[in-house]
Amino acid sequence: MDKPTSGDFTKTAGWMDWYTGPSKPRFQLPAGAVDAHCHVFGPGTEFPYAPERKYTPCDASKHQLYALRDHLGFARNVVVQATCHGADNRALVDALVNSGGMARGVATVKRSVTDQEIQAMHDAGVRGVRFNFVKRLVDFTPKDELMEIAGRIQKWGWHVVIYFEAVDLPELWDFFTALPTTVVVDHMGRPDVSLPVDGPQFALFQKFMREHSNVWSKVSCPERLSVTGPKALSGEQNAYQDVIPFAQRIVQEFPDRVLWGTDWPHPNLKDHMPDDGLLVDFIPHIAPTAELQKKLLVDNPMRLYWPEEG
Ligand SMILES: O=C(O)c1cc(C(=O)O)oc(=O)c1
Repeated sequence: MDKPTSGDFTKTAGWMDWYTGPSKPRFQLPAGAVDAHCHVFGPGTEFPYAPERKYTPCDASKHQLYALRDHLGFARNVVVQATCHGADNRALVDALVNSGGMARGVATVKRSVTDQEIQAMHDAGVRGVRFNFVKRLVDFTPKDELMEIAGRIQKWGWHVVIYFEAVDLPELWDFFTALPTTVVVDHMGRPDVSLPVDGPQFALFQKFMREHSNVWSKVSCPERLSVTGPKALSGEQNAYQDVIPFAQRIVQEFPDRVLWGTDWPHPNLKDHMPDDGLLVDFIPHIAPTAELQKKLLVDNPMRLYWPEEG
């Protein structure tokens, strides 16, 4: 693969670039597998980063994303608007319309978005909006504004993707459970995996999914959640052991409402940048049977993002 660039922008101090030369996964993905959480960054010279961004990344173009898709053995992508692009969805839309129909997307919009703009994004392949509650990534948006957006996008059959920290779930509960659409949680709601999997924090997340059949979860980002590793580097086939019980629990209890994605190009990692091939090798640890793997990687993302093919 190419090397990451950064154009005219200066990357945030300590920024970790995505991993070049990922290994070929040993785990053979099922035919038609979808990488249901990944991003494009810029390139900044073509699609400038948003003035209100909280970080400046290296570039990560659609060409580089689709090269990774082919290398790892995925068939399709769901590209999620990254916060460094704010509510300017041009880089996302450009990636979608240049995917030959093999990518769909999740946008970020403001209350001022028009129906025509929503329709144009829909035509490009957008199927959801992302609401972000992680304080280091975004400024606060009032909940009534988000609820209004959720109400409007229903007309297009879109869903809402939510990103939050586990400690904030109690405070966000009433808002999340009032959302009228399918709701997809990014990265399992970021559990603290140093706490017991049977403890109150993760129990609340399971209750959230159990009591609300419209709630789905991405069982992604072990590299972000892991405290003790080992890291997905240097051929490690047993990476992120501490995350496995959490992700496996969700896959087993809610096999029809889970998604998986690489999270490439892995914004804001501080410790190490994983080898994406080894991240794919993590999947059978959390979805141990062929049946669970097919639901996680093919059936569920296809039902949510390409329902017309079902
Ligand atoms: O934890 C993060 O830093 C992070 C950031 C973003 C984004 O900036 O959009 O997306 C993610 O999925 C994860």
